[in-house]
Amino acid sequence: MGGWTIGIIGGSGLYALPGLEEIARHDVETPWGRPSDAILEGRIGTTRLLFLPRHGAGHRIPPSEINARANVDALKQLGATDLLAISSVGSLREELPPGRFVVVDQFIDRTVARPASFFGTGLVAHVSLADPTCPRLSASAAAAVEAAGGDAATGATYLAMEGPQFSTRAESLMYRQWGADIIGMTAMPEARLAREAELPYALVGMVTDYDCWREDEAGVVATDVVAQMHANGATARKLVQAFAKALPAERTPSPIDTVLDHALLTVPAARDPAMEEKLGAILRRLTTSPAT
Ligand SMILES: CSC[C@H]1O[C@H](OP(=O)(O)O)[C@H](O)[C@@H]1O
Ligand SMILES: Nc1ncnc2[nH]cnc12
Repeated sequence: MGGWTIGIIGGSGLYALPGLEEIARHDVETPWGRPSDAILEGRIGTTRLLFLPRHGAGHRIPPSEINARANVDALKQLGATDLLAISSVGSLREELPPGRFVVVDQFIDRTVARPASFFGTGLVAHVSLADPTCPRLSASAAAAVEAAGGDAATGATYLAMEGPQFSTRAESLMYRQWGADIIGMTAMPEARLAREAELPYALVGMVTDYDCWREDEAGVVATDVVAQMHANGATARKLVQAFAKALPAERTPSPIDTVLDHALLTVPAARDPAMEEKLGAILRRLTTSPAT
């Protein structure tokens, strides 16, 4: 058993973590390219944190161009044990008004233009995504929202859309019929890649708007979303503090830590060495013999 290193992936409105006692700033190169920004390493209590704003400082990178493989790989390289992602989301439910915090447990993925796996020809893997988020981390995240003075809904389904335009009314109504509760543009393929990287993943959505399914209401206006984002931001920063402080000093293993044990299909003799090298950080647990 060791300690926790929590990778915090900050979304729209969360580009820095004031209050984080900064230890280092890492400019990481990965075989998939560069992550969205430098990763800040800090500590809250006994918890080591790695903070990465997924749109880059100043919100430079649109959803479809976020290099999620580089982001997850870089956090893995720096020793992340778990990922807590934070996102601004639209609401598809009357009972989830702007200002509400929502802990996600399922996804419907409608993204179409993003590399969604670390694996490929030369090394094939199929991980389970039946339960794409980590229950332990999600429960801690919900408790942290409450500790930060927010109101957390749990068990939500997040519809990931390609964007960058917001949905049409017909799409928004259809997503409601599908059972989605909130909508955003960034959690996929991030959550898929976290699972492939054996990183337990939790996502807290901060509701900024009602999308466009309500009759007699105007569509989503990005600048209105930004105003609500700022209103949510203070609670988001407090929730990160509360989350980190509440973790026990020791991290007991999660079943997600070892999902690749049952997922790699390509037999060792048929593996492409170049692919194995590219997957260095992702496969490190399997290729490093335990210390004697
Ligand atoms: C500013 S509204 C649209 C933008 O906000 C969300 O991003 P994130 O999940 O990183 O907070 C949404 O997915 C869009 O990218
Ligand atoms: N209505 C919406 N649709 C997609 N992404 C969002 N992010 C915040 N609000 C959103």
